[in-house]
Amino acid sequence: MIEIDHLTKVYGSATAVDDVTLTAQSGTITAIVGTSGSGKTTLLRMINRLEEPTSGEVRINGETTTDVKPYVLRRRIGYAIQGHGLFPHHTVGRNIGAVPRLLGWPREKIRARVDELLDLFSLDPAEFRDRYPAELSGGQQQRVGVARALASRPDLLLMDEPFGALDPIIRARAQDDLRRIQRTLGSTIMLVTHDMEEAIRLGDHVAVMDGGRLVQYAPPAEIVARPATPFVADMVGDVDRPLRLLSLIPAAEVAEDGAAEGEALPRNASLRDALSACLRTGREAVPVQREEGGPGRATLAAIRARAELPE
Ligand SMILES: Nc1ncnc2c1ncn2[C@@H]1O[C@H](COP(=O)(O)OP(=O)(O)OP(=O)(O)O)[C@@H](O)[C@H]1O
Repeated sequence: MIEIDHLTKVYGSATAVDDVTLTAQSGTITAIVGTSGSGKTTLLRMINRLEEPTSGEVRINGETTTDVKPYVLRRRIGYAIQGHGLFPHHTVGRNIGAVPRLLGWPREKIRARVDELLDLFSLDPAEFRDRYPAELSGGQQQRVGVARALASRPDLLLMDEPFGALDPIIRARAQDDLRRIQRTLGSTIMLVTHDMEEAIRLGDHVAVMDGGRLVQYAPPAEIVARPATPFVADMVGDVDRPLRLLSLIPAAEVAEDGAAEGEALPRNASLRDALSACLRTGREAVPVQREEGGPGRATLAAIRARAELPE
C-alpha cells in the first residue's frame, strides 16, 4: 500500500504540490493526470525522494520513506521516464539486469530474470539480449526501459510519461502490454500522464491534478460519469463522455438471457464494442459470451441506458 499523506512542495513563492493525500492499494495502477505545470512530476519525484517534500510524508507498505536511505529507496522503487534513459554502451541484457546486479543477485538468476522480462515484453531473448539500445526501434527501447524498471520486482514502479514519445499505434500497444504485464506480475504502478484517455485506459484509480491540488481521485468510470469539477469534465471531454463510459463497462455485465443474430462478442468485450457491432450490423441486439449462464445478448436499449450520465 502506498500512502501519500498531506504532501506539499513549495518552490520560493510557488506551491507546486499543495497538500495532496491519497492511498493506492498494492497491485494496482494509479494514473496521475493533469495539464502542464499541475505538479504531477513533482508529486511523483517526492515518492522516491528525487525531490524532498516541504511538508507531509509518503509511506510504502507502512514504512516512512524518510526512514530509508535514498539510494536504498531508489533500488526498491522502479523509475521509468520518457525517452527510456537506457545506458547506450550496455547491451539490453546488461541494462535490464542493472539493479539486480547492484543488489548482488547471482549471475544465473539475473540472466533468467532478463529472459523472463524480454519474453513478457514480446522481445525474443536470443535476438535482443545482446543488442545495444541504438540497434532497437523507439518502441523496443521503451519496452526495455520499462523491463529494466521492473527487473528487481520493485515494491513500486513510478512512470513519468513513459509513452509520450511513441506514435499512437505503438502507444496503444505499449499501454496494452503494460496492463497485461502489470496483471501478470501484480506490480504496483504510479504513472504520470497529461492524456486523460491514457489515464482512463490504464488506471485502476485516476488522480486528477489542477494547480498543485488533487481535485478528484476515483476509479475511471466514476471520473467519467461524475467529474468532480468543471476542470475534470473538461479534461474528460464532454462530447465523448458517453462513449468513454461505455468502453469501461463489460458487455457481459448487461447481457440479458436470450438469443441474437450474428457472431458472439468475446467475454472481455465492452459495451462500446457492443454498440459498434449493433451499428455495423444494423441490428437491435448483439450476442455476448458470458462467464456463466451461456451466451446472452446486449440490446441497444440496455446500452443506451448505461450511456446516460447523471445530471
Ligand atoms: N526545481 C524547480 N524550481 C522551481 N519551480 C519548479 C521546479 N520544479 C517544478 N517547478 C514548478 O512547479 C510546478 C509544477 O511542475 P511539475 O513539473 O511538477 O508539473 P507537471 O504537471 O509535471 O508538468 P508537465 O506535464 O509540464 O511536466 C510548475 O509551475 C513548475 O514551474
